[in-house]
Amino acid sequence: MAKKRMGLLVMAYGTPYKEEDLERYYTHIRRGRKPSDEMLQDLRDRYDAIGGISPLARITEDQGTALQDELNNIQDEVEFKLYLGLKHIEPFVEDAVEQMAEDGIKEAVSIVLAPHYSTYSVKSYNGRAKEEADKHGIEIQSVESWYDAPGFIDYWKEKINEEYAKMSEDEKEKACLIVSAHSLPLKILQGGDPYPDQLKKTAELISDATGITQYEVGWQSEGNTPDPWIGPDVQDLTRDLYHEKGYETFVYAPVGFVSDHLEVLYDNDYECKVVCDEVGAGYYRPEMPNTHPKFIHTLANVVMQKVKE
Ligand SMILES: CC1=C(CCC(=O)O)c2cc3nc(cc4[nH]c(cc5[nH]c(cc1n2)c(C)c5CCC(=O)O)c(CCC(=O)O)c4C)C(CCC(=O)O)=C3C
Ligand SMILES: [Fe+2]
Repeated sequence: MAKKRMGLLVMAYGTPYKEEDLERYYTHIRRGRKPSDEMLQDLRDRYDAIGGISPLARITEDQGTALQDELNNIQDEVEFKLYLGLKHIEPFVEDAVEQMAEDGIKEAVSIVLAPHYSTYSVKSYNGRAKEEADKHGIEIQSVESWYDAPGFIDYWKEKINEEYAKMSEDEKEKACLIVSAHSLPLKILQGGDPYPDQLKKTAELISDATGITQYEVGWQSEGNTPDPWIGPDVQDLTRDLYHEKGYETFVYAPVGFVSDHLEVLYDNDYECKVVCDEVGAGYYRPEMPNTHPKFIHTLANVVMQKVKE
């Protein structure tokens, strides 16, 4: 029997490919408003601090390819073909869907490489995909979230345990696990956005799986805008926990992200580390999922569940 052909639309944030892309990328993030020279320089400095450009472009591609291959390995009814669609740089989500149409794809499944659903993030990726798919008569089923997928929790359990295994008993006793995601403007909460509850749930599941009871939920990487953002920010939280609860070791699990990129390599590994150094606390940060087989296998299961619905 011939296999059914399906498009696999993998969506992610996107990153500049080279330095010259920085301004148009930042302008796109700001919905068409050019950043000031000072804002642009500040962003350039952060990319420079992690080596010039982000490894994210390569990692996103590798994740997409690995997911396509895993999906084609674990079942033989459907032949999945990968289309990468990015939020803020080409190939944009719309480009990917248009390419599917050109290739004669009629049915597709989509997943965003971010675990938690928010009206500000996943909803906008899925909305853009659907709008373009409708123009071409493509039927698209979209995964909305996978923050509680057992394999995802198990991945973090394994990596967090690896960090705790490096500590002395004394260090472990005074350690706090900080589970975080990207902050969003506080106003999203007025519409009952599920994002904060989903992060809290991921943290609870990780706590249950690891048996780590000393943990806190935090928010990171808030944007450079005048609005208030969801808190507590991970840096402030670190200082408060050190002074008020006496923790002396911090383990950062940025579970709202899935790759080594600016938000982790700079906001955690540099900014949070600065605070830890300042107060004299230990800094640990488990490895990000990237293309870890357990992680890719989990995403494949999530996609298959959606296809079977
Ligand atoms: C929810 C969310 C995720 C997670 C979900 C998802 O993945 O979708 C995410 C991920 C990412 N965000 C990224 C990069 C940036 N995000 C920015 C700014 C912003 N992000 C926001 C939200 C999110 N962002 C928001 C509300 C703004 C403010 C916009 C404004 O100004 O109104 C800015 C501008 C400068 C600054 O504010 O720092 C940059 C450079 C990179 C790529 C890193 C790399 O290149 O390695 C990644 C994975
Ligand atoms: Fe962002």
